[in-house]
Amino acid sequence: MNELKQLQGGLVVSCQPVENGPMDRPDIILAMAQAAIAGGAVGVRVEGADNVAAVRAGLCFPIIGIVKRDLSDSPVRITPWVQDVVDLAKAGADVIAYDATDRVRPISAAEILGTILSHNCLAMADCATFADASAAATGGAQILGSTLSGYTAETETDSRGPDLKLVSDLRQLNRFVMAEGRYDTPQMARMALEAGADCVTVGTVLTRLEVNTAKFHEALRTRDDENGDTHSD
Ligand SMILES: CC(=O)N[C@H](C=O)[C@@H](O)[C@H](O)[C@H](O)COP(=O)(O)O
Repeated sequence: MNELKQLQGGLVVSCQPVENGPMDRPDIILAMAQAAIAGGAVGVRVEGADNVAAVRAGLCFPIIGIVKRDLSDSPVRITPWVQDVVDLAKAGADVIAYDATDRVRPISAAEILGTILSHNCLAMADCATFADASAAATGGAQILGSTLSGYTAETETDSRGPDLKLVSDLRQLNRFVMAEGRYDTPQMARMALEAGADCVTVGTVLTRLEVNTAKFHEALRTRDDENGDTHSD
């Protein structure tokens, strides 16, 4: 597929600002996506059909679309409904990513995957484990991502480091491998390619200003605490 060729060996920037924050607007997300491409990214990951439509209107690079929902009866957040797939396809996503974990969910992963493929989009399985990826590959997913490693009960971790082991394991499945999740430095992104990834997706460290600012703020504040400074004025 042409999009896979475009993504090969490159960087995807996940343009998901902090939800309901000041940057969570379609025009700003388009600007983020354009800035990412200007910096050398080969594609973007975008949440929400309206945001995908806004980015599609201004960008001719591959878009990986998702919808995130907080469901009351399932931990699955990424593209849980068939209608989400339909909306993302209509909005112009080239690739649709979905939660491919084996957890309680309203619609089976197989049905979501089948709907993506029937809309002529590429399917990206957001996986937590090798078993998730193996099932997705059997079902026809073209892209296997390590996205959810560290975010399920089975794989929960305190480490902020990425799961390079899963990336190298995914190679065995002979599909396009997307390293995603906690690639916070250029060196780590490079290590993902060396571990066998075809492409790397980076989000928070590039597009969540509040999260990164808070880290600087915290470092300065704790220094004040260590020195006993109060700054009360
Ligand atoms: C677990 C989950 O819901 N991940 C989401 C998937 O779309 C995003 O919140 C992440 O930002 C994205 O995967 C990129 O990862 P990082 O922000 O670590 O570079």
